[in-house]
Amino acid sequence: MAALLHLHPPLSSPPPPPSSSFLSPATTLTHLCSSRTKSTHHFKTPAIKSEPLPPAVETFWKWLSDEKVVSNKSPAKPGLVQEGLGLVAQRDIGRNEVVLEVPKRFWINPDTVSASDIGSLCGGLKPWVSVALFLIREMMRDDSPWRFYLDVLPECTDSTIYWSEEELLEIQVSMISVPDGCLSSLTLMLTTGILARTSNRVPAVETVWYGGVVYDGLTGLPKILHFPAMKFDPNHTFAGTQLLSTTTGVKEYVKSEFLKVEKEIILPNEELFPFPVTSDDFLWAFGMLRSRAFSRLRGQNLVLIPLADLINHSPSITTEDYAWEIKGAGLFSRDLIFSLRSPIPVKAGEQVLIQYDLNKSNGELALDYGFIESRSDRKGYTLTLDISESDANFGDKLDIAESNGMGGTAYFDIVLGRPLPSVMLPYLRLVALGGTDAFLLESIFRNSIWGHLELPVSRANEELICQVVRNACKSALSGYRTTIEEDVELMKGGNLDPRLEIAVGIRAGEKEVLQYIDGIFEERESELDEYEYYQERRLRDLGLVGEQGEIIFWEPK
Ligand SMILES: C[S@@+](CC[C@H](N)C(=O)[O-])C[C@H]1O[C@@H](n2cnc3c(N)ncnc32)[C@H](O)[C@@H]1O
Repeated sequence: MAALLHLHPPLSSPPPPPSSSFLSPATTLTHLCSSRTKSTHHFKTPAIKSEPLPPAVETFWKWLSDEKVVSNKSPAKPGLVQEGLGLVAQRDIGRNEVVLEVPKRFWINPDTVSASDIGSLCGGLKPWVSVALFLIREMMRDDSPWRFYLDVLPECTDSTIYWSEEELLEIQVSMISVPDGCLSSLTLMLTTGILARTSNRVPAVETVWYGGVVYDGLTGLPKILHFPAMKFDPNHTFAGTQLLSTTTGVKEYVKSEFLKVEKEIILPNEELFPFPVTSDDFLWAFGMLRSRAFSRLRGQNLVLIPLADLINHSPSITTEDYAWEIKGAGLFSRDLIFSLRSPIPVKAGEQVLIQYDLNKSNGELALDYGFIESRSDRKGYTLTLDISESDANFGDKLDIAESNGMGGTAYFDIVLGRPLPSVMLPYLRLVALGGTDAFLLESIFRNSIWGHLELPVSRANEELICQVVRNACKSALSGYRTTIEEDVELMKGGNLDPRLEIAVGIRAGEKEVLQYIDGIFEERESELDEYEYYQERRLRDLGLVGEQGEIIFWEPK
């Protein structure tokens, strides 16, 4: 069960001393969060626990009843479930029946922040940063109007951003000594101009931060990081699962946002922030938003909806339809309400569940919510391809990539059992283009080059991409400390701590996808003699290839 946050004093207590923070320092936070164990495991039919509700949840429900948001006729009520808190049906609920409705005045979004005491300070902030700051401040205020809601927020989830260093070790693959400052895929890059990066291995020349963030244009929240983002030791390089890279990158990102906000807003406005705010507080708020905020609703890009955010996820609900919407409160009201429906029929006493997002990979689920699924289409791996700046044709290749909507670096999300992304092979061929094929880079081909790259260019080019990708997969696979079989054995044994279960599932899934990618390129490699390449296509187009594929030479009469 999710531990509820009880570290702040109850409403009636005197204000906390100025030195206290509502979240304990990192060590305590880590300790409290990592010691959590669940009595049962994910993927089983969610169990409803018969224990009485914690007082904070009862108070929260009473508050909502007093405010007429819910009543004893409400179809669902908070309950203790395997996933922490959840919504439990009070009576049979039909498919698409409304489970709850929450009026706008109970939402927490950037508008709520603008209308608050800190509104004038938060104007220029990213939406998530302003809401995070608001949450932290309300948490620390003794007289917050949001107290009853804040009291039911968990202290953490099983998201990897909350894992201790020790727990993260389970998704750290291995630490490899780097003999010459170069690893095989890098060496290949240097010799071939291709970098197929499958892990966060870089030449161990100096300590570098290597990472990046892709922002969601709407919410300002960072999307999953595809970059390796780790601190590299000059003598060693850490190979990690992609989830580890992403987690490290996200935590770094949150910390850097915190440092900015601390300098520009928190410290200069002591009267509004008369208590220390730590980067752990900020990470907590970030994790809450990431796991609970609804986005892409009518005009609402980032919004916390108390009560509705108690809804848990079910892997077996696969409907694409959104279970929630924002609508007008009624014919004579200009108010808006958030309305949540049950996507499937639910019996009284069962938990109401929804599908969070069918498109997220297990890595994203683990990062955002702290759980994974066993379905194979949740297993993914992001292959990063770069056009090397040291490539003699870098400028031309970049130009071609950019005119086809790509860049000098491209990320390909590969899903187990699914075909490769359609632009991956053309991009690989472009990156590998060289030698006698380089004429295709000339400007007269600029308008037609992408079409040519969609089909095999030459045997040498095709062979090179197979070698590079297979090499990169093998090198990534060799870094994992356990085999898939060992991971499967561990999972079969059952009774794993939820975080270990996530770690084992993630590393096994990544390896499966790496083997899958390797298999695809192994097959391509075996078919190299069967492909038709650019020159043959060209001859055929000119009518110079006979029916049997033989080349028809012009013979003078
Ligand atoms: C929107 S909140 C739902 C309410 C939450 N259970 C609570 O106690 O506050 C999302 C979080 O619930 C938990 N959760 C939801 N669905 C889950 C599932 N199928 N398996 C495990 N945990 C789940 C995860 O901790 C996730 O980050």
